[in-house]
Amino acid sequence: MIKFPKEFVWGVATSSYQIEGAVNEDGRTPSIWDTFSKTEGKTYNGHTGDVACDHYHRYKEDVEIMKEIGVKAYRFSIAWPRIFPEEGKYNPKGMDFYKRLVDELLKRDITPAATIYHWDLPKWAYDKRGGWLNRDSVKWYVEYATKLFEELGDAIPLWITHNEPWCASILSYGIGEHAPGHKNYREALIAAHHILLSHGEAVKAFREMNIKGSKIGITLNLTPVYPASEKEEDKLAAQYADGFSNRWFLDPIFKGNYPEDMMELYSKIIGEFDFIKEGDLETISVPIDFLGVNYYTRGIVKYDEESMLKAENVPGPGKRTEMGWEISPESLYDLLKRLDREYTKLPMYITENGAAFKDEVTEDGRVRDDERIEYIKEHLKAAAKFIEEGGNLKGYFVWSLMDNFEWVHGYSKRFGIVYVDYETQKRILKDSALWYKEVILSNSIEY
Ligand SMILES: CO[C@H](O)c1c[n+]2c([nH]1)[C@H](O)[C@@H](O)[C@H](O)[C@H]2CO
Repeated sequence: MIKFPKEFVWGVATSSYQIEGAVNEDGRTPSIWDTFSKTEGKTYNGHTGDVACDHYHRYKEDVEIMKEIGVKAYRFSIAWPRIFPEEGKYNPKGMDFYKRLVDELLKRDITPAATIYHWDLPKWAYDKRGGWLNRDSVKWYVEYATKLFEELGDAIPLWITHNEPWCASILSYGIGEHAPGHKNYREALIAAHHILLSHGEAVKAFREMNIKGSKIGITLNLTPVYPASEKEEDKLAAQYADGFSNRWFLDPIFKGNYPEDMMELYSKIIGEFDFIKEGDLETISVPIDFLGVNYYTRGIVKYDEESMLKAENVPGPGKRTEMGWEISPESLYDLLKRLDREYTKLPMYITENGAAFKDEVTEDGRVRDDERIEYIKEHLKAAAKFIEEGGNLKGYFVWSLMDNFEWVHGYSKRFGIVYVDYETQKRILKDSALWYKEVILSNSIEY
């Protein structure tokens, strides 16, 4: 049995576009994901977040479910297009939804953890010269974040400026898999820079407002990368893949500079870094209160002369989830140790960890998701080992509370510990929810 620290935060996580639905309600206007998901061929079977889990209307039921499971904290995201449906036009009705949600959480002693941006950029922002490509996006974002701090500030103890800047920039403007679906690496780095800059400016605004009892941080998706062999060229491939996935975001935030090796590599591809202005890195690296870590899997690479990063993925030997991601709990331990050693002694939260498996409701109405229980248990063991060695890990949020819109995969991939029947919107606690309830109650895991 492994006991967790007394105040360890047991949470669950979701995001606005993935669960809320009600995309035209109370003044909300389209986000880039509304338009992207409605674009032919972009999502599985043309799935969209139009209805999703209908959480906008069912939030009381969903908070009740969280109470039943016993979660101590709930990480959700706020939909920017509900708060500012048009540039400069605040929509109190949109804010009221989040006030109602936070009230329900606080009534049940569930700590709200709010992500300010989880990819649903308002379409009006994108229509103004490409959203995050426009340096004005920093100003638009700070106006949005400041209004949230004014209206919800001290009711939310944990504020997360951004969810996964890597996905919101590289995956979205460079690789093209996510909205807005651009495939231009220079654009990806410009978007990444403006997202990081908006993070720093929002932290500065948060500090000036002196919001009692609340903390602010950022959530990064981090993927430990291992060389396929001890060959020097494979180690170089791993260095570049690590820079691509991790250091390009960790270094500016915690070291106040972009990594030299990646600047050199990228300069051959994108030319001048003329979008980086005097003082930007000082802003990006303003001190934060915690780091959110989203961990799912690791990468293994071998040298590939032809590829931009000189790296080619090599499949790992471990079992895989429905997403095809190798299950590697020990890599979570390696990641946390590295962050502690090379980047920060600040409190960390695992703000997302979870897995998609083939879930089905059996005759008796149960969902026997033993693989998900195993996945979460093994990653909690890795987390516990880090804590035992003095690691400053303060909490763990399962991705996800409930099955939801899994971006390009639509509703075909289920990550929830609560099953959602999308025909009826019925929620069913999977065995993993019942197991997680026991973990929280005992503040420990049996193995
Ligand atoms: C490599 O996985 C990424 O870090 C990642 C995985 N996930 C995420 N980021 C996003 O934050 C969530 O919105 C996804 O639903 C979730 C599951 O795919």
